[in-house]
Amino acid sequence: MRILPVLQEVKRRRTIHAKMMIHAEDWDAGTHNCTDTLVAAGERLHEAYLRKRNTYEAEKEELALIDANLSSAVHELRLLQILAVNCSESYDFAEEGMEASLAAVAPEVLQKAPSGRQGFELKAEEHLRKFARELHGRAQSILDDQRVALEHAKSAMKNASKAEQQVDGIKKTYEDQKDKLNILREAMIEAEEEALCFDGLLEQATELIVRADLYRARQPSDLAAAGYAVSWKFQVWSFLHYLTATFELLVMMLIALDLAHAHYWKQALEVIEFLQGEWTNAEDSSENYFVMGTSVSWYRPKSWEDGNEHKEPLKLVPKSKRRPKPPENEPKAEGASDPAEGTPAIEAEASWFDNGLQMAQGVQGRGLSFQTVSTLDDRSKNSNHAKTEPEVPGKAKEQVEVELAEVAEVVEIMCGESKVIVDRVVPVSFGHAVSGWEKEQLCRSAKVLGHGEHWCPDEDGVKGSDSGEEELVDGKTDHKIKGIGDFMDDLMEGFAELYRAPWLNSLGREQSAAQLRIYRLADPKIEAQRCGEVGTGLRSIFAITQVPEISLKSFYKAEADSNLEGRLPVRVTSLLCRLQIQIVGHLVLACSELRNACEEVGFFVLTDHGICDALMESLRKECTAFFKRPPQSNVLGMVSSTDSRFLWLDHVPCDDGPAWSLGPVHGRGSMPWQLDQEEFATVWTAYYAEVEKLVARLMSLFAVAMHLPATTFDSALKNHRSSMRAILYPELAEADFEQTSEVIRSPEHTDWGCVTVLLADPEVSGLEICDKDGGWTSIQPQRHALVVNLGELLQWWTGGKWLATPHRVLARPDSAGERLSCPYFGLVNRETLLQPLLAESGNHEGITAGEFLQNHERYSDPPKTRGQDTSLKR
Ligand SMILES: O=C(O)CCC(=O)C(=O)O
Ligand SMILES: [Fe+2]
Repeated sequence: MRILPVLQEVKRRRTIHAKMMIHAEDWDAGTHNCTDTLVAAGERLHEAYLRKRNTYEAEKEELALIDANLSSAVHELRLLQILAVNCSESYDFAEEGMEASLAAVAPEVLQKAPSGRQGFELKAEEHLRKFARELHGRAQSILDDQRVALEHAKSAMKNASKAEQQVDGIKKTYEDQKDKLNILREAMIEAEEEALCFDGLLEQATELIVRADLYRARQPSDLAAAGYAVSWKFQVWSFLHYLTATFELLVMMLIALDLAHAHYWKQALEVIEFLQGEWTNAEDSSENYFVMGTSVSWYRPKSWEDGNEHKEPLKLVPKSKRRPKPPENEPKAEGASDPAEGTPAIEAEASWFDNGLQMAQGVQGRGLSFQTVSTLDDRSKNSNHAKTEPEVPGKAKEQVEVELAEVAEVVEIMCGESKVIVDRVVPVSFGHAVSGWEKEQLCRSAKVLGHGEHWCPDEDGVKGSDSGEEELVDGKTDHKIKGIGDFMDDLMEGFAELYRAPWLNSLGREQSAAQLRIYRLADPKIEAQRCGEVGTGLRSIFAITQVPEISLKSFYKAEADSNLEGRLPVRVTSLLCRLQIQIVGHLVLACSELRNACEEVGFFVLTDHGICDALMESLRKECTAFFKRPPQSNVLGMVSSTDSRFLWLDHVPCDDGPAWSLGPVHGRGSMPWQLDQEEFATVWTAYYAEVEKLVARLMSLFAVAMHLPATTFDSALKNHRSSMRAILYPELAEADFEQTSEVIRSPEHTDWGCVTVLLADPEVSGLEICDKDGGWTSIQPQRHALVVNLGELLQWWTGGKWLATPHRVLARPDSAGERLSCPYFGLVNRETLLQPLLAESGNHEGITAGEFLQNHERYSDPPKTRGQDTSLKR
């Protein structure tokens, strides 16, 4: 065995053993330490336990003591409470004055009571204090809460007033928007109405055009055949048809007469020549033969410029109704004498004339019911029947009466109960020539028409219509004609209506003027009874008793009908188009009314002028507000210290922007003004533009009324500097009327320019115009109307024929309120040469408008009684 390893092993083990010993000693020491610590801890705990226990015991004792005290206290309290109650009761009892029983019952109680009561009172006091403290605390917290709430309320109020301001702002915007909306809405309604009206007119126009085409499409041969070849029935139809055809001629003739009456011979001739384009002179009848023609006799009086050349009356027969003369050997009425050829023609005619009747009735139904018949039988020269004496212009009057007898007879028979006489004496005559043959024919027709007799053609239906031997066969009912009598009656009514129309009335203006009489008989046998003599009734219209009122409704209607887009027809272009005839009628109406007003009065009230109400109201509102704004009210102060009783704002459009001025300053004159509100300027310029348009229209109507081309004033109106003014007449005080019953707000004056369009105050009157006798007529305010008057420039231009009438503004106690008016002073440009407009206005100096205005005093004809303040002249 080897020893080393064993030794080594022993050594190793000894080492391990030694190490383990060291560990064992360490361990031992550690264990000792631990035990010591534990023991020490145990001792400390024990001590603590003992201490606690002592305390606990002590406390337990104390608690028991407290407990005992508590229960004795509670007990005592209860006793006290009972005592207190008793005491209180006893006390109350005693207090109620039962001293005797108290003395008897409760000496003991009384003895105890003070102490019991005192204890009770102390407790009660303590309770009360506590309660009071609680209350105080609660009150304090409520107060605090309220303070907070107050702060909240304050800030809420601040927000509310802010919101209120905002709401006010929104409300104002809303009101403004509402106004604008209303303007728009009204404009829309107007536009809609116009559109509706236009639709209606369009429909009517289309219908009329269709009818006109139908009318034009007919062949002359058809017409002639009607006379010769067809039965009497067709002749009656053809007669009715001519009534409608003649209407157009009549209207044209009346237009010509109107012109001629006003001594516009040239223009009248133009119309006549135009008529001649469509109607040929009957004297030149070599190639005419015609059974039931239509003619009009036209006399030219000696006073006509070219009267010598045309001494003979013109008899006009429609060209379209002429037909070529048949070959010598041919029968005159081929249709009539040849039934084989005539039958299809008759059928064609029958349907055509049925259309004709419908057309006549259609026209009647729409109120275009004025018709006349005038017949001329050229053929009657060749026939054996009597012919009307040829008319001699030299003895126009008697001649006309002869003619009238004829006409009256014809018409009387035609209408059964009515008789119409038309006569025109001077300067032209308008009558009817009726041949004997025709009279006979018409009498026959009329018997049938007027008395509703049954009538039917001869067996062959074509028998000799040119021989005058037709028969009425009573009792035959297969061709009854009913209702025609009524129709004819209506025609006559329409006829009468035509002659009542105001534009025709103007024909009777002068002493020697044409007269128009309408007779209607209750019974054909009774003497003619005059039911109205337009000529006399008329004259009263022209003395100024009130300012004429003129509506532009018919003018706008004519404009819309004709699609003229603001332009008037310079001359009539087609005779046969009924639509145009209507337009001309409307224009003649508008123009003759205007002419009368301008020649006789110089003022008129214009309605249906085309400016929308909402815009007029906006202008009134804005102007009133303008005068109320602060800077102006200072100036208003200046007014009351001067002679002028009004304040104005003037506006003239200039190339470099509009010029505004405010006056009067220091009594008169004006000063440049800066406009302060965009809204105001917008409304003002919108209204200005509308009146500008209206004035252009009025001027073109004036031109037509002067028998000049409608475009006469177009170039004069370019670059005009018409001004517009808002005038405020402040309210007058009672003291102003102490010495006088009327206060002059604006003295008598005439306007300077061409035409003034005034938007007057709708509620406060005051504007008065001077009539020819020097009296004053007041113009009553009308909310929707405008007042138009002429200025001196136009008076000069027309050689004094059209009047610039003096006017003024007065206040009386019942019209002393604040008054606002806005005149537009329409002018032409300064370069316009004022050469005589009217033929009879004489040779006055040709000056320019600028010169006229500059040297105005020289040219104007001062009114008789002029106010002192000439600066008011405009
Ligand atoms: O205020 C009015 O009614 C008339 C005013 C006037 O005639 C004018 O300013 O020329
Ligand atoms: Fe005036």
